[in-house]
Amino acid sequence: MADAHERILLLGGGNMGAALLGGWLETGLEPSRVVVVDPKVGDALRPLIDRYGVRHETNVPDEAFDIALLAVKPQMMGEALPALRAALEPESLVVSIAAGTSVAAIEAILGERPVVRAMPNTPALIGRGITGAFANARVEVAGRAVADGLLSASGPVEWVESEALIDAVTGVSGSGPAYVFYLAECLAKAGEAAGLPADLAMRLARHTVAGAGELMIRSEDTPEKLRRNVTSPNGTTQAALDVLMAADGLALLMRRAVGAARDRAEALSKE
Ligand SMILES: NC(=O)C1=CN([C@@H]2O[C@H](COP(=O)(O)OP(=O)(O)OC[C@H]3O[C@@H](n4cnc5c(N)ncnc54)[C@H](OP(=O)(O)O)[C@@H]3O)[C@@H](O)[C@H]2O)C=CC1
Ligand SMILES: O=C(O)[C@@H]1CCC=N1
Repeated sequence: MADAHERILLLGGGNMGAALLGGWLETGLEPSRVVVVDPKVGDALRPLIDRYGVRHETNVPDEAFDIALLAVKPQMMGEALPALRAALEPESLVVSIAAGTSVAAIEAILGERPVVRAMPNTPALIGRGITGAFANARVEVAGRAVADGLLSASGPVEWVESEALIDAVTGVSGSGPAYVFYLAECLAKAGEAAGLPADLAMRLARHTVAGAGELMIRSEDTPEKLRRNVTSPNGTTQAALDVLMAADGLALLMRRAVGAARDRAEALSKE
């Protein structure tokens, strides 16, 4: 990314916009290539402006950009996008990370153009995210490579060839960190119920979730194999898993949860 030259407009410098920007800057993107447009400088953006001197504007400047990365809430798209029209050339690339905002909805405002719909997640904040991405037919090989370079600053990028799959990606990895944090919350509460002091239960839960995640990434083994490694025959883990797996309880709950997130992404695209 360090030797690229495209000028980038980042629309929305909130949690995800700033997380992506932080990844670009840490991996060597020249700060003068980026302008962040956001009505305010929030807590996530402030340290990046202070450290790298990134330019911030409250409105889209009267300049041309090669790439616009859209990181505003889906509900803000209709209001925010028209201001971009004058800043984009017909061949400028638009990369949107908004959940449930279709390529068609973006093109309806910005005209037919190369558009990438991407779904990152919040571990991008520490360079440990994963992103699903879809490119419309107007994105050429070079444009896909540019988008891939920007998105991969925060972790691996998985390209899908059907736009509908981005809603499923949202259900698994976009929203997924929240499920894992909730699992840690539940584990800590269960530890308290089992007699542990609250702060100790929380430390045990946090480190268990983090350590298991790290082991899963570093190991060649599947999650199933790693689970079996913990599970002694007729031991304590088996007793707990018998509860979680009874009538496929957790598996069915997870399927419903991911389906609900995917359905909500689909519904957002119609609002
Ligand atoms: N959070 C997550 O885990 C993920 C989020 N996403 C997607 O990322 C997008 C951003 O989410 P997130 O970062 O969490 O949201 P935030 O609310 O943290 O960030 C959005 C930012 O855009 C600003 N904004 C509002 N209106 C405009 C405008 N007209 N022009 C420019 N900026 C504007 C907001 O300002 P103000 O607060 O003043 O309104 C805010 O700073 C969403 O579309 C979401 O679907 C994708 C993957 C994961
Ligand atoms: O909850 C949301 O709508 C956004 C999209 C994926 C994660 N957060």
